[in-house]
Amino acid sequence: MSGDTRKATEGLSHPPHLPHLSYLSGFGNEHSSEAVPGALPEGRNSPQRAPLGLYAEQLSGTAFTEPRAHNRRSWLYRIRPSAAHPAFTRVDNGALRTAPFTESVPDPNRLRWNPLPVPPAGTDFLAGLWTLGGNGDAAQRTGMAVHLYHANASMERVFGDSDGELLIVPEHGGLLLRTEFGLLRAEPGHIALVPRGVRFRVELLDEEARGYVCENYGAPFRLPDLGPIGANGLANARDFQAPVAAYEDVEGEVEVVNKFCGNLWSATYAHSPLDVVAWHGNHVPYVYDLRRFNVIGTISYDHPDPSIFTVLTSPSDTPGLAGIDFVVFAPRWLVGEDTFRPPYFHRNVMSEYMGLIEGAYDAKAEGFVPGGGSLHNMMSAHGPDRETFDRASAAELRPQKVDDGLAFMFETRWPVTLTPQAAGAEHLQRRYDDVWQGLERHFRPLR
Ligand SMILES: O=C(O)Cc1cc(O)ccc1O
Ligand SMILES: [Fe+2]
Repeated sequence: MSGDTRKATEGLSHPPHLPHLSYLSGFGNEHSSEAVPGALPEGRNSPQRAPLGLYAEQLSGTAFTEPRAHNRRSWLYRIRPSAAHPAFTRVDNGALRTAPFTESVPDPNRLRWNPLPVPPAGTDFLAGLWTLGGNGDAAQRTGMAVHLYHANASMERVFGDSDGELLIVPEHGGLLLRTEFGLLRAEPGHIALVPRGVRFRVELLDEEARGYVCENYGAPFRLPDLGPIGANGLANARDFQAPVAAYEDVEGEVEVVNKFCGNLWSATYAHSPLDVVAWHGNHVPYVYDLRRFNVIGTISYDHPDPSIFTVLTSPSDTPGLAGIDFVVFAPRWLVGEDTFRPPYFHRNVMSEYMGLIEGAYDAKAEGFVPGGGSLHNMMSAHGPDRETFDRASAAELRPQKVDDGLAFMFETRWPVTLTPQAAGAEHLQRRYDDVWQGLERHFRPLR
């Protein structure tokens, strides 16, 4: 970027001198924010002349006609309209891949990976994205991709994903997201969501950053219904934080990269596209601290299904059947009586990709490590490893706090097909099946 002519608007100084960021609280709200008083028009979205000489522009995340309860759009008041840009040309996709995933055969085996290898110096968040696999078809707006990232440089360029929204799950190193809507900070243990089409730049708050990304081609993530749980609980709406407006007034070359139907396209703008001075709407980026999750579980017996841990869900066209559920295994008490307390043995029609943000996971004694991940595809048999089974079957069932880890799951209705780079990865664990070896027969028929 040539010359730093950024305005000293809120929160724009560079890390590590990051000031406290202000946020707007709530999920799916009609938020509004202006970095300069008077920048938001009153009483209409598109006045003949928008205030302060700004351009008015609508960003639609759902079809104009979707039901009001699910409709997502925002109005942006910006220095230049997004339309003022030169042609995009194809650039290298790096290790980023997109559905449909057809290059390898869907694999029914239980699979587990160690963390990604260290990337070369100068790898930014976008270059650091490495696709594990996914399902559906980005151009059909169904399905998802699982990516991991490992970056060691802040982005200079700006990125926007036309193919879907990005649910970012940092595992190591904090991120500062400079978005069209303002600034968001996401540390390990937080999630950040960038809606489809929203431009942003990721800056590193630490030397390196590592984590996971669920790219959701389908319906935007929303909070799950609570049914008999009642009006509160799980992820509470007020804990989701959207940015306040903050803009860059940058004249000079800025590279903007767009992911469109699986390919990266680049254009050199003559200004920063993060030039939104004010906005209102509900198609907005946000962060959420997973430790705020209100964990609900059994206070009698049996291990409840992990749907009780759903943070966000992307519904499919069949009621109750999610395209993707994002599930978190947050610190909680286990008090179930006469209960095998860790996750049970199971085979699931849904496919489960799991990652670990910190510590350990209660179904696996070892081998499932922070930054690594596991895939248990549709109907593949899995559950506690032998060590966990033996321990939990013999444990004295006193109340026990599980607070030594933070794991999550992207659970999807369609099998996950791997990219060749994931299927053949050096960091794929070759002997994962062994964790279920030695589960002895204990059957003793009564005679
Ligand atoms: O396989 C896993 O570890 C995820 C999981 C957790 C749980 O508590 C119950 C079912 C399930 O698939
Ligand atoms: Fe499972």
